[in-house]
Amino acid sequence: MASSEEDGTVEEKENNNKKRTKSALVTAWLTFYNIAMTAGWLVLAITMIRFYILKGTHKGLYRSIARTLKFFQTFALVEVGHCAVGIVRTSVIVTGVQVCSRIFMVWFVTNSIRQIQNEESVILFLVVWTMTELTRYSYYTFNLLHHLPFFIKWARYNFFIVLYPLGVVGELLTIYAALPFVRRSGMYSMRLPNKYNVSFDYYYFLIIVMLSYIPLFPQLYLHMLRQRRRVLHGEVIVEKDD
Ligand SMILES: CCCCCCCCCCCCC[C@@H](O)CC(=O)SCCNC(=O)CCNC(=O)[C@H](O)C(C)(C)COP(=O)(O)OP(=O)(O)OC[C@H]1O[C@@H](n2cnc3c(N)ncnc32)[C@H](O)[C@@H]1OP(=O)(O)O
Repeated sequence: MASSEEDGTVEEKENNNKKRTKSALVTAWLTFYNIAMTAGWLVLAITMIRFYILKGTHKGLYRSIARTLKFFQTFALVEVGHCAVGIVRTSVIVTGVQVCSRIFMVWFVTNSIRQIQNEESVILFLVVWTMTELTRYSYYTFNLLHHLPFFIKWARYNFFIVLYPLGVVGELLTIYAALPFVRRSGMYSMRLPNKYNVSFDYYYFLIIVMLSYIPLFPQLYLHMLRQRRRVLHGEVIVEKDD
């Protein structure tokens, strides 16, 4: 009896040690990830400001940041993994839609269609994304380090009220500006007849993407409003599982 109790205690201690090591590793990884992402978006912010001060125009700005933007925005896919393995308390679906729509905007719209890269709408969503991500990643970092300045917490859960709709306007206007070029060039499209017997029209696909903002964006926005009430006003929110 005594030996089985002892065994239980040893097992419990081992389990607790494993949990502590795992949680220390997770915290270390998340801290590293969030610092790296804050640094990345800070580099983007500084490059954009420098470009504008030196050139006095937004023309060519996208080209000057394209590589860094593609790298850091694509790297954000890791966040979907964080949710999937359960190391952050966030919905895989909400994060997946948010990250994938951004990656789509970067790679399959802005980067693929040179003619739209100097549109004002591109600058609009770039500035909005940068402000959002600087706030968001510094919030996570300071939170993990248990030294969260109130201003950062306030900014994380208030800026989005204005920035989210502005970002959506920038993205939608950019896709809209892309439509004539996509139609003329027939890019990413497959017309029949072809050896796969499949037809795909990227022009109509982009229109469907634009329309999909109507049901999806309100859900993301409402999610953030709920997070705001939970964090800033201490409300207990019961969210449905994925
Ligand atoms: C293939 C074709 C695709 C076509 C798709 C068409 C889509 C159409 C609709 C899409 C519209 C998107 C438009 C968008 O791109 C525009 C913009 O982004 S504009 C800029 C403004 N944007 C924002 O403000 C974004 C706000 N949204 C979000 O932040 C998110 O929805 C999300 C990134 C998912 C974060 O939400 P989350 O639920 O995670 O909220 P919290 O930040 O409160 O976090 C909850 C808890 O998890 C902890 N956490 C999360 N991540 C981390 C991390 N990296 N490190 C450490 N901890 C983390 C966080 O601390 C919270 O913990 P706790 O509950 O303990 O406080």
